[in-house]
Amino acid sequence: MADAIGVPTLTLNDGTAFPAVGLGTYKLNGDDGTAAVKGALDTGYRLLDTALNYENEDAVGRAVRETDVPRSEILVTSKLPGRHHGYDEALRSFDETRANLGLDHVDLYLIHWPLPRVDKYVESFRAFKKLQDDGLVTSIGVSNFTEEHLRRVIDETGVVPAVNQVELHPYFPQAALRAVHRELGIVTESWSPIGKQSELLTEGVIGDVAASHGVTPTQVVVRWHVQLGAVPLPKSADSGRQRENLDVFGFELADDEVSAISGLERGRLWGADPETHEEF
Ligand SMILES: NC(=O)C1=CN([C@@H]2O[C@H](COP(=O)(O)OP(=O)(O)OC[C@H]3O[C@@H](n4cnc5c(N)ncnc54)[C@H](OP(=O)(O)O)[C@@H]3O)[C@@H](O)[C@H]2O)C=CC1
Ligand SMILES: O=C(O)C(=O)[C@@H](O)[C@H](O)C(=O)CO
Repeated sequence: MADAIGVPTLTLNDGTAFPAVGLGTYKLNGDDGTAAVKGALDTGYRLLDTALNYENEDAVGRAVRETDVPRSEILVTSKLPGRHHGYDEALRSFDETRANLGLDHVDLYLIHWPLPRVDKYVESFRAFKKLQDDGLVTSIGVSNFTEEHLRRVIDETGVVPAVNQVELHPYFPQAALRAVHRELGIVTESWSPIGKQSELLTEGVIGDVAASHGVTPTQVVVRWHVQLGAVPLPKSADSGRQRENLDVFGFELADDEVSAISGLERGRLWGADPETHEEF
């Protein structure tokens, strides 16, 4: 078996060492999903991203329990679904997540979407603080939050989320929100980081940069996230592509290459606006 790739870490605002690249697991379900996640752990992935709504917490948890990689080296993320917003509801939903995973604790727990029209994300985050105080969750954060949602959570709970996981790729670089994260001490995670089967990977500028570094277009895009200071979560079911996506620590993009890739900006890929997205 090829050597595992060593992944550098960032530090979250609660002191947690956090891998610079993680594995997206949406659609990695059942036995095949478990095998794919175990393969990813063998390759060197240490940060896993699942959610109750992916219906694969069981598959991900089984991989974590069965792998030879020590539990203490793995960070498991899961997310609270929209239908479970609210203080008591969030605590119950977390119990379901922990049972699905078959793990004692979760490393990072996120509110999946803010659902501002439901207006229960603040009380949900208060429940997250209790879970953290009880030692059941190491780090607490959010996903798909805007600046307004972030500032309200911080004002009303006194707790700064460790992470905000948002749509981020060269078509949607999110410069303004990343600046807010830097100001507040929140780590940015990137979902759909390689553009989820869009034409992103065939863009000429990305191909040119890849050729000049002798790497693949996907590696250029993953490396672009790393150099922005964002943590990408590329999903792949395939062990070769998992390795390709993680093997980005042996080259560096020049500043003008980072800027040229950010110049592909055109907006969200799938139109899911956090102000209106109704996640169940
Ligand atoms: N918080 C949120 O609201 C959201 C969170 N997410 C999280 O982010 C993760 C990643 O986002 P996702 O939407 O899956 O999209 P990605 O940008 O990670 O793209 C995944 C797609 O790219 C393919 N792929 C992976 N590696 C390569 C490669 N090297 N070359 C060519 N194709 C490749 C995969 O196919 P294959 O598997 O066959 O390799 C799959 O079709 C999710 O899995 C989930 O964990 C996603 C959406 C929303
Ligand atoms: O996290 C994902 O992968 C999603 O697709 C989310 O957008 C989430 O599952 C959802 O919004 C479902 O409606």
